[in-house]
Amino acid sequence: MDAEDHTKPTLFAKVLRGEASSPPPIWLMRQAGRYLPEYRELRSQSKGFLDFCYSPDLASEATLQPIRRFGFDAAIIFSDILVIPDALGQPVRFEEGVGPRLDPLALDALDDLDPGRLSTHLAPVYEAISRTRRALPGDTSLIGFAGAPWTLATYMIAGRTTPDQAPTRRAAFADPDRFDRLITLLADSVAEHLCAQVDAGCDALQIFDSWAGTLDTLSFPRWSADAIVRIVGHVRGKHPNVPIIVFPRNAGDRLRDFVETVRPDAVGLDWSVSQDMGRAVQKSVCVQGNLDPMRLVAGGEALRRGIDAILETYSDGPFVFNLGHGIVPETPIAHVEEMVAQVRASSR
Ligand SMILES: Cc1c2[nH]c(c1CCC(=O)O)Cc1[nH]c(c(CCC(=O)O)c1C)Cc1[nH]c(c(CCC(=O)O)c1C)Cc1[nH]c(c(C)c1CCC(=O)O)C2
Repeated sequence: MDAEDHTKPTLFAKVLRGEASSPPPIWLMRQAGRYLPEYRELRSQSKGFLDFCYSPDLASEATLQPIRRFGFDAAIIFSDILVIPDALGQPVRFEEGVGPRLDPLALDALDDLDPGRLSTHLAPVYEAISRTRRALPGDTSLIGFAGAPWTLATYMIAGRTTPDQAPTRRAAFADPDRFDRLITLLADSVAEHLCAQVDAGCDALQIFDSWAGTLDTLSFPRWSADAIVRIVGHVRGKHPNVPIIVFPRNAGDRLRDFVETVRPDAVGLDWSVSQDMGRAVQKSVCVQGNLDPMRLVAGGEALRRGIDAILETYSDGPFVFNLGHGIVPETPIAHVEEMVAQVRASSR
């Protein structure tokens, strides 16, 4: 791929700023990953998953693989949200077939975390970004990302993925002052990491609050929305023109207030978001996503109908085609090709 002009806004950037486009731009959460044979081959060259993320050559190549295959409108840098705890001094391991493992953090050990290590520890991620930017076509955006403070805290406190984040909810309610300190430390670390990704060459950012839906009504504004407000404020202070997408998964009927409070450029819709809610938030921000990743696994009529319904609902306004959560490893590549063709053939 030849490097081209990176100065004109891409279709993706224009839509994130509020333009409608039909067909809409398309990319997929977790678009680099195990459903691609070329990813599995590349991944077998490194010892562990985080080593892979910290190898600029491998991370850059993994980022480019889905772009070559499908010509998506945006690439997302190959990395992980858990590089933040790893960089703060809480080491992260990925066990094959098990997922991430950390030694659980106690709230009275917050002083062990060291934000001073971020920029050195994460330098390979920034190097991967500059290499990728040089190799990408000029009309393809490069998305930088990070986990939201609440979602990062769930992994740091439980030390693993849990279904409902009970350990972290319990710890937060038991010691809200210390938990606030953790959230603030994470918000500032995430803001620093996002700004560094823009400095290295990213032209859009996404914040994943994958576990936002586990917070109750009282704690959702404080530990999801307000923490993200702090990040968005810092990032916009330094990079006012870089669009920010926020994905508060399973926020449910709190999505409207979330968007009012956070004022991102775009909001990610999980697959449970209703048409009424999605269209209501689309009046003030660009929306992205909503397709159930299992429709993409199933293919056929289930996929075609799911795509049509979403295009029908959102194509009149600013909309980015995407899934309602990450693509799963068992997804057939032929279904991704069919989806891209159907989306690109659509018009209002
Ligand atoms: C919660 C979360 C994580 N990581 C991420 C989230 C937020 C999005 C979401 O809710 O899914 C985000 C993420 N993880 C990865 C990316 C890379 C870029 C891309 O989207 O293509 C991104 C954006 C690579 C990855 N991150 C991981 C893989 C698979 C590991 C491998 O290849 O060995 C990839 C490609 C591992 C990972 N990383 C994480 C878990 C829980 C796991 C294990 C579960 C799994 O295997 O899917 C933490």
